[in-house]
Amino acid sequence: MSVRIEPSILSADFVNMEAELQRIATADAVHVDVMDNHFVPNLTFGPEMVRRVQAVSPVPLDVHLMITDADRWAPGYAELGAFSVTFHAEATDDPLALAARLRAAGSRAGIALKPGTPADEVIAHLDAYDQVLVMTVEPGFGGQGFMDDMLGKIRAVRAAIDAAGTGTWLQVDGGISAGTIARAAAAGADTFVAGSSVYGAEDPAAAIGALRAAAAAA
Ligand SMILES: O=C(CO)[C@H](O)[C@H](O)COP(=O)(O)O
Repeated sequence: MSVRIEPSILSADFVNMEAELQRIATADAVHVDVMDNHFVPNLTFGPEMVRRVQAVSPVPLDVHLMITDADRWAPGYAELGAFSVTFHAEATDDPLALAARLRAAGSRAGIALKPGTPADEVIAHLDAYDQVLVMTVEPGFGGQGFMDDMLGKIRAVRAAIDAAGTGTWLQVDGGISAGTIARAAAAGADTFVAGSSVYGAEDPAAAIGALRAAAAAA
């Protein structure tokens, strides 16, 4: 199984973002955390910042929308060139329609599940999504501990993807480090968001390499 490592810029220095992006140039993508202080109790940035990140990033953008009004905002991130746009299942009444709009706008369509949200609805429509994000922390903040009780959900989504044959990527986000990534990979995740364990490292490229090796060996 291919392994993708996607550092989260939530843990980067926002004032030196261009240099921070260059530090993770060996990653597969950069995970871009958009937060609105409504869906989550934290606030980051919006489309203009993401447009600038898109302009200078050495790697593709994986935009994660932690916002309430996904139907209004998500397609705009696809239109500005993001490789992937992920909205939360809890933030739209019509996830299938929104995913179709993202694909039509030129990006991969992702759907995210908070820890308390079951995977059943997503599993029933896997062909609509290019990526399923199983949150392994409550969204909102970096530096939290990996929730081992999400491993069952990861296994269930992996089994469904394999049975459906859709090739949907299975992403995890929250608490991913050299000490936890093997458990997530063994459960079936193939795409790993890591914030504090990459940007908190002295050498982010080495941290990315270590995560990649640990996931591949799992
Ligand atoms: O979506 C997020 C928080 O909601 C972040 O991407 C995530 O927490 C990454 O940070 P860390 O790897 O430090 O847990």
